[in-house]
Amino acid sequence: MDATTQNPAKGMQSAGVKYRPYPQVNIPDRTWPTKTISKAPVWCSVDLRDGNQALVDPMGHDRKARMFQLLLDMGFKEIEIGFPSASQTDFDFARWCIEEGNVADDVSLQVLVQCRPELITRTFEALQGANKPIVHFYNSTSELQRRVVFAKDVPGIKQIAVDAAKMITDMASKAGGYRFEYSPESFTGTELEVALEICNAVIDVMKPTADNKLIINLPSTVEMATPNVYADQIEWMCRNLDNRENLIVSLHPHNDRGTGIAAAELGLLAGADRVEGTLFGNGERTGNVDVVTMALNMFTQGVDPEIDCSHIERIKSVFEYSNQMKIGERHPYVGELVYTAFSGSHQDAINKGMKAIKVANHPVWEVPYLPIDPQDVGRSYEAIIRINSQSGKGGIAYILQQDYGLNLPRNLQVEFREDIQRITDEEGKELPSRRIYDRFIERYVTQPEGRIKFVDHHTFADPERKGVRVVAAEIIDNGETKRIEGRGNGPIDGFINALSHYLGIEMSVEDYSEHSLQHGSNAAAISYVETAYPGGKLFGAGISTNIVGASLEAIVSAANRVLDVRAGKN
Ligand SMILES: CC(=O)SCCNC(=O)CCNC(=O)[C@H](O)C(C)(C)COP(=O)(O)OP(=O)(O)OC[C@H]1O[C@@H](n2cnc3c(N)ncnc32)[C@H](O)[C@@H]1OP(=O)(O)O
Ligand SMILES: CC(C)C(=O)C(=O)O
Repeated sequence: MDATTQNPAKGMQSAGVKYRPYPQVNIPDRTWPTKTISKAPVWCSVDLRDGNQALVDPMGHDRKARMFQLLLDMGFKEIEIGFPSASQTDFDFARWCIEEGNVADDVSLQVLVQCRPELITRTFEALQGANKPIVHFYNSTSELQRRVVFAKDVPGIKQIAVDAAKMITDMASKAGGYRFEYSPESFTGTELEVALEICNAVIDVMKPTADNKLIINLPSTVEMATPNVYADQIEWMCRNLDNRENLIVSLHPHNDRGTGIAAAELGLLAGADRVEGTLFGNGERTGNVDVVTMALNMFTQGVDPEIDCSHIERIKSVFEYSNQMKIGERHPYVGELVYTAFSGSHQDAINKGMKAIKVANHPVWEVPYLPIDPQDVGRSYEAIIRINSQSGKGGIAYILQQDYGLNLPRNLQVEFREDIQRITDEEGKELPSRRIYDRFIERYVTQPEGRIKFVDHHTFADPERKGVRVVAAEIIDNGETKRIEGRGNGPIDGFINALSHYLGIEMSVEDYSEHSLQHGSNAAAISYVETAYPGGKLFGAGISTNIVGASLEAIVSAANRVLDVRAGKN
C-alpha cells in the first residue's frame, strides 16, 4: 500500500496524516530577532552552477560567458562557475575563465564537487593556475538521505566528508593558494547535532586559520520551515561550531515555501557572513535565494549592498538570454509592472509625493507606494502611472503633466476623469497615455464637431464708458462668419458677454488659469476656463501663441460644450 491508499482522509484533510510539522529549535535566548542588517554579506553567485543545473537546456559556452561577464561587472567577488567534474562543458568553461576570463585578483572562482575521489582529482585538474579558487565539496547529511539514498549511519556519512576533506587538503597543499568550502547538503533535513558533528569533523581536518578561513555553507537545500526556524538553526550553529573565528558561515537558501529571501535575511541577523544565491532567484524547483532582491532590500534600508544593481534592465536581459527564462511582471524591483500604479488613490498619492520631493529638493526618497526610486535601478518614471478603469483624476493629471506638460486645474481633472472613466469602463482595458492626451485635445481644444470656431478679435476703449473695453470678435458659426461685440473690464469679460448675447445663453467665467507649453520666443500657452451657465459649469481650453487668444479659444470651447449639453449630447 502506498501513502495515498493508507490514508482514508481526502484532499486537504489528509494534511495531518500525510505531513509532519517541522520541529522547533530549542534556543530560548536567541539574539537575532533584535538585530538589523547593517552591512553587506560576502556574496557568492551560484548562477553558473546551481542556476544552470536547474535549466531545461543548460548553458553552453556563450550563455555562460555572457552571464560570467555580467557577474564580474556587478562586482561579485566569489562566483561558482560550475561543476567541472560533471561535464566537459563545465570543465572547459573553468579552463576558459582561468585562461581567458580576465578575472581580477580580488575575485575567487569557485567550483562544486561531490566527496568522491575521482571527481575531486578531476576538479583539481580543472583549477590549475587559478588565483585563490574555492573548492566547494559537499555530501548530503539529512536523516532521510542517510536512510534512503546512502544507506549509511551518521559515522558513515561523516566518514565520506572527512575522507574528502583529507584528500582535498592533501592535493591543495601540493599546489598551494586554494580556499575551501564544505556544505552538509540537505542541512535543513539534518538534526542540528549531526550537522554540527560532521562540520566540526571537517574543520578538524582542514584546520582553518585567520589567513585561510574555511567556508561552512549551511544550505536550506529544501526549504522546510518558516524563516525564523532557519535563523534559529544558523544562530545555534554559529554558537557551537569549533574555531568559529576562522570560519565564514555561509547561507544557501532555496525557496520551496516562497520565503527564501526572508530566510536569508534572518540568517544574516543570526550571524552568517556570506550568502550564496542567484540573480532573480533562478535555481532548483522554486529557485535559489534572489540576490538582486536581497541587495536592493538592503539598499532601500540605507545599506550599500556592494553589488551593483543600478542597471537592472541589463541584468534582466542577460538573465533572460543566458537562462532562456522570462522574468514575471510582478518580480520585485525588476518586473515590468512593479513601478506602476493603476488604482486611483495610489496614483493620487504618488503624484503628490513626487511633487513634494521636487518642491522640497529633499535628498531622502519618500514617495507613497514606491519603496525605491525607479531611477536608482535605471528605470524611468514613465511607467509609474498607467490608466485603466481603476484609475482616478490624480493619475490622469499626472500622465498629462508628465508626458505632455499640461497642468489641469483641479475641477477640470474631476470633469475629465468622468469622460476617461466612461471610456475605460466601456473598453475594459488600459488607456495609453497618447489616447488620453488625444481625447483631451479633441474634447477641450480642437473640437472637430464644435459649432463655433474662434477666428480673431480686437479690443478698444469704450468711448462712452470710462474703464470699459469693447471686444469685437470674428467667429464662425456652423460654417458662417459672424462678427460679435461685447463690453467688459477686459477682453475675457467682454468676449464672454458678446458670446452670451449672441447665443442667448447667460455665461460667466468661474475659474481661469493658464501656463506656457514650451520654452522659447514662439512659446504656445494653454488656457483653461471654467464657464458657468444656467444648469452647471463646464471647462474649455485653448492653445495659442497669444495668451489672450488662448483664453478666448477656451471660452469658445466651453460654449460649444454648453451647446452640446443643451442639445442632449454627452
Ligand atoms: C543540492 C545540490 O544542488 S547538489 C549538486 C547537484 N548537482 C549535480 O548533481 C549536477 C552534476 N552532477 C552530475 O552530473 C552527476 O551526478 C555526476 C557526474 C556528478 C555523477 O554522476 P554519476 O556517478 O553517473 O551518477 P549519480 O549522480 O547518479 O551518482 C550517484 C552516486 O553518487 C553518490 N553521491 C551523491 N552525492 C554524493 C556526495 N556528495 N558525496 C559522495 N557520494 C555522493 C550517491 O550515493 C550515488 O552512489 P551509488 O552509485 O553508490 O548509489
Ligand atoms: C551543494 C549545495 C550547497 C546545494 O546546492 C544545496 O544544498 O542546495
